[in-house]
Amino acid sequence: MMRPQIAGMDVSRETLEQLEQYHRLLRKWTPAINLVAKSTMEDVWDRHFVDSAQVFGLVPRHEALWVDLGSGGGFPGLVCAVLARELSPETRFVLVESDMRKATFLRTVARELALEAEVICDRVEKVPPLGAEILSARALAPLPKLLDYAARHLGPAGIAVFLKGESFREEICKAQDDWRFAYEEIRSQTDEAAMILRIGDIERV
Ligand SMILES: C[S@@+](CC[C@H](N)C(=O)[O-])C[C@H]1O[C@@H](n2cnc3c(N)ncnc32)[C@H](O)[C@@H]1O
Repeated sequence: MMRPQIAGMDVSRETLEQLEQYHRLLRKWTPAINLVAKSTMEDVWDRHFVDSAQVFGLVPRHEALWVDLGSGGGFPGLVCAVLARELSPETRFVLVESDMRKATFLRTVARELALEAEVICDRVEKVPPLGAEILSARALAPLPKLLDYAARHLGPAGIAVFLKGESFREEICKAQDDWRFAYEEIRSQTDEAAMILRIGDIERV
């Protein structure tokens, strides 16, 4: 029997069911809390779940601390935590989200799905350095600010993965005023104008 797929990755039926359970919780909570833009509710699966899942395929699978900044409804961090349960079980997740109601949602999903995910309800810039091996963020801040956050929370040799919209090239130019970094551009599978930036060797100029 064919295994289900998400973002080109084979997953078990159990993982797919977990993602569907998370999807149901998101739909249930969204009228009360703005977890995702209302305009994206019709297409939540592709716009949020598949978009997040593709990030999981771009980082090494091994024992690691993965920190997701400004997680909101859990994108991409919590979707990657669901995938990691099957595909990279030694990876631990920390989700940083300053909005108390969103943090409560994230904790609820993590508990109901029995995920290895801790939620810190605070501002990224106030949380003590986390020493992540993998850092992710989507729709949180322009790249120069994200590099500030990465300098604080990424450990040596860590990799940052940022999902960026069509302004990604200007953001890279602006960031190069203050930072030296190695980066790769990976075209998004869900939005042809978007780019995923995989960044390492971050140093302030
Ligand atoms: C535009 S939303 C994006 C949420 C999610 N990453 C996504 O792509 O759907 C930005 C989220 O970051 C949170 N946030 C903004 N600034 C933050 C900060 N300095 N520290 C922690 N969370 C922050 C907001 O509460 C919000 O949930």
